[in-house]
Amino acid sequence: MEILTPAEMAQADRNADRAGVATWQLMQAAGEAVTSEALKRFPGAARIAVLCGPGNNGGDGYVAAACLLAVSGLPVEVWRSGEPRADSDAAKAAGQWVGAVGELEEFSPQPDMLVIDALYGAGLARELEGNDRRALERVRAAGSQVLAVDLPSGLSGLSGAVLGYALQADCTVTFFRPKPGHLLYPGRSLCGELVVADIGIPAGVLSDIGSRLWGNAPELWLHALPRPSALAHKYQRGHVAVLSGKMSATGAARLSAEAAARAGAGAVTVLSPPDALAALATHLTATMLHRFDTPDDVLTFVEQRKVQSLVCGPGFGTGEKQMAVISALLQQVETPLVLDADAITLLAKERETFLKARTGEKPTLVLTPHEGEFARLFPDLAEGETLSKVERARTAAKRAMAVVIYKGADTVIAAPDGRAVINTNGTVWLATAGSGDVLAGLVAALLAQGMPPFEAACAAVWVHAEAGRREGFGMTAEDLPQAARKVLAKLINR
Ligand SMILES: NC(=O)C1=CN([C@@H]2O[C@H](COP(=O)(O)OP(=O)(O)OC[C@H]3O[C@@H](n4cnc5c(N)ncnc54)[C@H](O)[C@@H]3O)[C@@H](O)[C@H]2O)[C@@H](O)CC1
Ligand SMILES: [K+]
Repeated sequence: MEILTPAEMAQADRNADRAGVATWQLMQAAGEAVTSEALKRFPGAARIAVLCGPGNNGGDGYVAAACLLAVSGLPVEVWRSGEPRADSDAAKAAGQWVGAVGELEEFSPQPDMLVIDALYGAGLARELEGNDRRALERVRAAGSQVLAVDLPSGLSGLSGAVLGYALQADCTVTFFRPKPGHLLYPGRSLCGELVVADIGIPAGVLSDIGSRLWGNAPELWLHALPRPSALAHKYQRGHVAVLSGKMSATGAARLSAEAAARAGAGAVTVLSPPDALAALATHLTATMLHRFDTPDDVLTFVEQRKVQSLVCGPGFGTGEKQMAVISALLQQVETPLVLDADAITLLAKERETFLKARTGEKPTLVLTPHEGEFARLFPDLAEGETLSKVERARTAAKRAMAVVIYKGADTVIAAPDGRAVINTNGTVWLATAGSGDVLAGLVAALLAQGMPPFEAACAAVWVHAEAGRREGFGMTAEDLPQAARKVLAKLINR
């Protein structure tokens, strides 16, 4: 599903108006959607308080208050912060509320109350403070249940950051399409359960908005998922090479290799420095093993053995020898490359040179940084508090001419052409040692089988998360490749 920034949502609103769906009509539908979710989700509420701001978010609140009074049979109170602008839709909605309107500073929330937070939504323009903030703090202290209209007030719809203060909502009802702030942390957790209500905006309004952001789902990349032909031999099904680090750190490369094999690569080779050969040989069965001493050995192997993708970084090491290998790969190899972990740390040491070289058409590169690695490679982007995670990932992707998988509980995948995806099926069980190594292997397997890099990255992240969900409590990274295989098998048979 498309994700719209607040500015794009405003455009959708204007387009709907042009298509004959008036904003007043949308406000009615929004208020009704809030009403029906309130009734459905909070049957135990003894009374309802609606907090209305001065803009259209408040307008939705006035409409909901009127509907709830008509149908809930419960006492409904309205408390306002500021008066709607004369002649606005919000003023019209306020005019239709027949009950009393209290000033927000006098509002006294109760534990048995459902509070409908309609202070600010997409129009939040500055930090929430003063009476607004104090009222919300009282709600939190009272322990009332909270339904947020569009967004918990104070939450940035663009970035998911809190401007000043925001309540933890039990449920958030937004309209038409989700916004980045609903899916990026901390916004994602503050929204509680997210409901995306259809308020009658026709999907056709999206055509000239050109949103380039989506929630990750198989519909985006299923068509590109590799399905091997019956006649393919193992090398046609993709040969993945994974570079191992020294003897004491071979586990990471093995996890990547195992994941690549389970994700359908026809052949997988671990390239090993001399001292790690023995350790690897005792552990590998179906995976092949090949020794390398110098960067040239790696280049020769890639060329002669028709390697179709490479993983470098997991457990690789961050010394000069390793730097020489990465430089050779970036400068002399056309094969799609997945750089993770130590490889990203190495790139960061030479970030100026690396980024300078990454201009124009370049061979496929996928970078998989977590928060710390991202900050090392793109320190200026990581510091910018005004940029959302999506904007940071997009800028990084453009600068590095790479698909960037910016990992975290809200992983964002971005391509140099501006396409971006927020992943939403992550699970806490994925936060385990070696999980990232598996992800790198999954990406490499899909690349080796010819899947385009952005789609491969999105698919790998989704499959990885789904595998983590499947395994759940007590899962280790060793369980992930097998679980990923099952997830992929199901997708391929769809
Ligand atoms: N775009 C659409 O298609 C629809 C929008 N609707 C509603 O309209 C909302 C957006 O309405 P608006 O653009 O009027 O914006 P809001 O109602 O979110 O807020 C705008 C008003 O709040 C003031 N304000 C902003 N931040 C403040 C702060 N921190 N402290 C004090 N005052 C602050 C502004 O000066 C302005 O008066 C959405 O969130 C949604 O609830 C719905 O009516 C349905 C359709
Ligand atoms: K709100």
